[in-house]
Amino acid sequence: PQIRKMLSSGVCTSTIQLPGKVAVVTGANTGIGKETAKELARRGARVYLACRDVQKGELVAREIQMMTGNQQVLVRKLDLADTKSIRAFAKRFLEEEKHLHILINNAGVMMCPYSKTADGFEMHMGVNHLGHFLLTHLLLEKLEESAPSRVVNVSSLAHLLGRIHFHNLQGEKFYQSGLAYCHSKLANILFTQELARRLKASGSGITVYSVHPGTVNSELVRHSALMRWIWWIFSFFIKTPQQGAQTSLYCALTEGLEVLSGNHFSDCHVAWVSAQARNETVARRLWDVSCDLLGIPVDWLMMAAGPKRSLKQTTQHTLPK
Ligand SMILES: NC(=O)C1=CN([C@@H]2O[C@H](COP(=O)(O)OP(=O)(O)OC[C@H]3O[C@@H](n4cnc5c(N)ncnc54)[C@H](OP(=O)(O)O)[C@@H]3O)[C@@H](O)[C@H]2O)C=CC1
Ligand SMILES: CC1=C(/C=C/C(C)=C/C=C/C(C)=C/C=O)C(C)(C)CCC1
Repeated sequence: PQIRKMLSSGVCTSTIQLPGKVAVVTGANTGIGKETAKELARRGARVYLACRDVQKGELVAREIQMMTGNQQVLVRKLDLADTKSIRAFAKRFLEEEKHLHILINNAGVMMCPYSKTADGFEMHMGVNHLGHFLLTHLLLEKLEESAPSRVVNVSSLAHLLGRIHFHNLQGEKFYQSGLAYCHSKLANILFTQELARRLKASGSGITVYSVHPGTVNSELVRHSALMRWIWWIFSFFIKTPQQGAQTSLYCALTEGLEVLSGNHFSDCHVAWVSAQARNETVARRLWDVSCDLLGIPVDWLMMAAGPKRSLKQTTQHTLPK
């Protein structure tokens, strides 16, 4: 019990309720994403489960509706391994929703055999980083209009082993599935920091956080027999998905966290990140390269909401009760 307690600490103690608020959670049909979505729904938000398998999503939406009594749990198709699907998701969302207060970039793949997304990106970099980069870009204007609003990027302690090899971003020269995951999780943190810097400079009311959820008993290990075995052996000690959702919820809900925009969190506390993850030059270059790969302008953040921002009050950032 002591070891379990040690590995499972961190609870989101915010009591904030979310009536009238809108949230999107990617990869919400299972694991950490499902529990994150459930808690947001319990607090009264309208929650979009952005899932690549709509059938799985619908089953979970019904389960969450029954458990929380909140009928505003909606499923929308989002395959992060296909930029067409990401654009279609965003188009529909922008048409049907006036607001977006919370975006949880949670979906992820780990240790898949070498494969590419529909657009030719290496799968880990494509889904975990570039997919969420594009999604955030497409939804930014809505986040801006709904400010104060927040983006949470679910990364990992695994970023420690990550490196951004600009000459081999698509794993074509060399590839190791475990390291490919680590690289993509490092990219999540660098994206968070660069986005936070740009949002701050533009006076936006959007803040952004990266998260290590802990070691969590989920389907993430599905591609590795060894990891499935380790997870099975230690299943009693590692976090449940509900415990794994706490730090994402903490970053999405805790009042007064705006000053910590750009920081990395673990167990509901600011956490240390590796030297690579603090390298501003790499973060800036990754931003530019990501824009280039996705065919979007490097200054998209300024273009999305810049002219309107001067008319808005940008001092009060706390999520209103
Ligand atoms: N579990 C752990 O110990 C840790 C997890 N994390 C991070 O937490 C996040 C959540 O993972 P976790 O809940 O554990 O893992 P799961 O495998 O249980 O959940 C991952 C989710 O991502 C979805 N997903 C995968 N590929 C795509 C895609 N192409 N498009 C849209 N959705 C996709 C999955 O959908 P589907 O069910 O259809 O495959 C699923 O809903 C990930 O970012 C992971 O890197 C970080 C550190 C540790
Ligand atoms: C050795 C060992 C463990 C293994 C931890 C591992 C292998 C963690 C991997 C985490 C990953 C892959 C995170 C994903 O982002 C446990 C289970 C904590 C129990 C204590 C001993």
